[in-house]
Amino acid sequence: MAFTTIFTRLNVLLTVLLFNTAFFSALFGSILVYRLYQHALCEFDGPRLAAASKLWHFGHMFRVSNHLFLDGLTKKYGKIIRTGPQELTVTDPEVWEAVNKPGSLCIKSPWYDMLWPYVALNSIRSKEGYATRRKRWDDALRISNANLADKKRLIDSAAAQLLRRIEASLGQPFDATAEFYNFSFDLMGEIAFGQSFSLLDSQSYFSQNSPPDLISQGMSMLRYFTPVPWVGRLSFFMAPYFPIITQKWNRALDWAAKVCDSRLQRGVECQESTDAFSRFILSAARDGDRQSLDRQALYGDAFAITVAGSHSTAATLTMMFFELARHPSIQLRVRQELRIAGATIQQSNHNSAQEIIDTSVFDRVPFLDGCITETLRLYPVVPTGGIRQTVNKAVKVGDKWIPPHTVIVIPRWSIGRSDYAFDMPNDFVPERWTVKSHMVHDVRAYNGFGAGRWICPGKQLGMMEIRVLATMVLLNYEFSLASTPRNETRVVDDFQDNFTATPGKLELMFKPIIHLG
Ligand code: HEM
Repeated sequence: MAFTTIFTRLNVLLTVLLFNTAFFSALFGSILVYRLYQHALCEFDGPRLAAASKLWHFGHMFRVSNHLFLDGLTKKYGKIIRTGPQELTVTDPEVWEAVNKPGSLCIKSPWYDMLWPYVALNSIRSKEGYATRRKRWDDALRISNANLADKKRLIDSAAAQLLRRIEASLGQPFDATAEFYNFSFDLMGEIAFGQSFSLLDSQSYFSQNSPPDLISQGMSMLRYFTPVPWVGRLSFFMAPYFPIITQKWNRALDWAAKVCDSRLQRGVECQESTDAFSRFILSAARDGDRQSLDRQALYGDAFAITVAGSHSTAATLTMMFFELARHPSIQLRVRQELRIAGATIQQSNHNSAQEIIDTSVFDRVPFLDGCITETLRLYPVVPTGGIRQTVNKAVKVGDKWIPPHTVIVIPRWSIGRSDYAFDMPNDFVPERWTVKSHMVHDVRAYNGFGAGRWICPGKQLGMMEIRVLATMVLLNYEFSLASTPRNETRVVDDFQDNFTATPGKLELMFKPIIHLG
């Protein structure tokens, strides 16, 4: 009797198993056949397995950073590659105009849902709700005549602190990557939240669990999740059951939420003119814009501004100083240009640095600006991110039509280094942006701050931070690469594409410039 029952149950189990195997094989088999032979993207070349599933791309992220992986594919397959069942990677410079211009129907891709339940400015995917919030942030972050002095004072004072750190390091290698992160993080804290994190005050360098480290660790998760945002979303959803997978990400988000809470607790009325958050909140409250004042929206914005306002500037400074350190003649030319432009220094007291550099100097330093642009061309702060998608209409790029509902990946890293757009594409040649413009064949291939609707709202601010710090350092010190192990290439070898760029460690040796008279 018992034997018959077991036998019957086994039979039922086998039948269910057989039925499921048949059902799922047919389902996945037909999906596979459709993706490989019937899909609208079949006309585009690319790796066969990429067309079958994004898991193929995901697998590669465990051994190579996405910017190099996509660069390899670009070299092999050309300007438009099928990198997923429903995804194209496009390196034709025309693509930016097609997806970003004001009338374009393209929206941000599902990647931007990664922050959910937070809804940051940059994670609003469609036009609805974006324009008003964007205008508020533009106003809050803008450098205007009214707040120029405030912003300049903060930047000068952070730059002066960094100079003191350099002074203290003389004779030994200076961890430039860590210190540029400290610099931009302290500034971002002051400018965005009216709160310094005092990283440049403290004795510790870029220590474990310091805010920049916390945020970098959180962002490092995006290295794996960017090609497959649904794996990211699934992992975040499962976080309560498997906290280990996403804990770095969640710690970074929690940190930004706490900074936001602390800003709100301090009240915003008294600091109207100084920090961006208070200006944003006051303007939203004045207009009764409840959507912008929603706590999940504010937490999202706090995280976005923290990352965008610090990592971008820090990465640009690191890579620019790396290039200037290994090209002493270029370093000398920038220094000479600054002197001719009238930039002067006050040696005795770096605290009063706000008197040192008059911002009008920056109208007369095209070569310094060329160095910044050249750095962003070679080492974009968003190397492959900024993913878009078409909606219900095809979009033309070059002579190709990108079908509706296609995800479009646009790797700045590869476009910026393309030989059809630039002469000597892998070399650092700032003159191509000044007197050697013939070395730029297609200026659209440069996209350092984004363009169109989603152009960076912190562009002016970021530029000012870099110009001020670079000027103060260049006028006070000569610098070269420290001769520590791997230091010649480590900053590039360890460069990671975590949506924002994370450069490797760079150590510099500084030597004071003696000023006569
Ligand atoms: C050298 C400095 C900087 C560079 C190179 C840079 C670059 C960029 C780029 C390329 C994007 C577009 C990303 C995309 O397509 O999704 C972007 C967006 C953004 N940036 Fe910057 N950025 C810099 C500094 C800053 C600063 C200082 C802030 C604020 C304090 C800031 C705030 C933002 C925000 C909020 C966005 C999202 C805009 C949106 O989607 O509407 N950035 N930035």
